[in-house]
Amino acid sequence: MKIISAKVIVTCPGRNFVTLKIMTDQGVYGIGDATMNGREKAVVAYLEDHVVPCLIGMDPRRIEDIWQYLYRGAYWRRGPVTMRAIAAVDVALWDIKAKMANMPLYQLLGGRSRDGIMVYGHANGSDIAETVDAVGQYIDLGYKAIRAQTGVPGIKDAYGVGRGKLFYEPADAALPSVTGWDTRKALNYIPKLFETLRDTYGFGPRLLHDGHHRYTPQEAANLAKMLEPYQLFWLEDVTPAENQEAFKLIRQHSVTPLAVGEIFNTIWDAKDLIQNQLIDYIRCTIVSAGGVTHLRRIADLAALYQIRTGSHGATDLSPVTMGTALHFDTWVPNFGIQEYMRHTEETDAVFPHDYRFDKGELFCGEASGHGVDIDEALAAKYPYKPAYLPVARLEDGTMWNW
Ligand SMILES: O=C(O)C(=O)C[C@H](O)[C@H](O)CO
Ligand SMILES: [Mg+2]
Repeated sequence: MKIISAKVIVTCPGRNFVTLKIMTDQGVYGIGDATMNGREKAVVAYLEDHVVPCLIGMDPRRIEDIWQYLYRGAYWRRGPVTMRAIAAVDVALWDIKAKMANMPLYQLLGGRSRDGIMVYGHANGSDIAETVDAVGQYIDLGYKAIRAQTGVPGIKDAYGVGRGKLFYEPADAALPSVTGWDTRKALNYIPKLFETLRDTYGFGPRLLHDGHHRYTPQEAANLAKMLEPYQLFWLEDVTPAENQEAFKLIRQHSVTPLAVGEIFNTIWDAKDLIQNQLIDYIRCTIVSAGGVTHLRRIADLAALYQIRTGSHGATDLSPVTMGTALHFDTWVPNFGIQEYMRHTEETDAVFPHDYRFDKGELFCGEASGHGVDIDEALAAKYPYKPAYLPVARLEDGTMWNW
């Protein structure tokens, strides 16, 4: 069996997605996601110029060997571009293997560990009252877990807020828009949000919050400690993870569960945090962390320390990543939760899929492969549009972490 061709498809049905389609001499094809929000074309070039030519003639059944070829063979290892390109190939090859075996992907991974995949949705509002109302709407929709982000008085476009209470789409401009940040204001406001949420809805709903890399280690520890009475499911990316020692400080001061990993690319990014038990959830997902082959290794390492998964599932990851993640979640023994921001109708039409939502859970389908396809004719109607994530600046103009 041989790979005879591979093509990279860029489409923008509301937002940009990069998809790799690998064709074989037996007529079976596989699809992988290679989307990197705001840097899409870097991955397109990496795939088209440096990966696709090497794939032609290879045996698509040799998933592990092709993974090692692309990782070790490139010499320049790791990084978001390389690992997304590897992920796209890996997912397309797992799709092919599962189709050849006439099985849904989760069966190939080891079979079902659970029936439904608990997801969390994104509630937001311009202030506490609006956010509390949005959380209520999610509860009414059947969600068991909800991420709550609020606008903060005095902060221009605080992270996680905008475009209606149930949707949030940050990559909104042809050049990065400028948002604001002020930790002192956030620390005075965010605990009140969670106090109000618990007063209003009790302790039944699982509540999550994303710090989006904004706090210093001391500020992060302070926030985690202040949020303790409200029993969060997790506090995410509360401080940047380049310096992982910082998480020790947070841990010393709080038992609020910590989650991190959406910008990690390999097990090497996660290893120390996992082995030192400084986090509770590892949030790497298929597209950013080298596909199914590599994510499985990260999850297995995490399992040794009772750390659970919490796949990133923002809308900048295509339905191909979502579908594949759901097969992974259906199998992985140490599953925690899956993020779920719903894609637009246009996106869902370009990527026909068989996963479905019901009462706070997603369910992967039983079609062979990962269950997601691409309608190329429809995709061609939505050409690439430059769209960037915002940047963040402090009040005095200093650049901060977005
Ligand atoms: O979904 C999340 O938790 C995010 O933090 C979303 C990210 O900002 C987004 O995926 C960046 O592209
Ligand atoms: Mg996040």
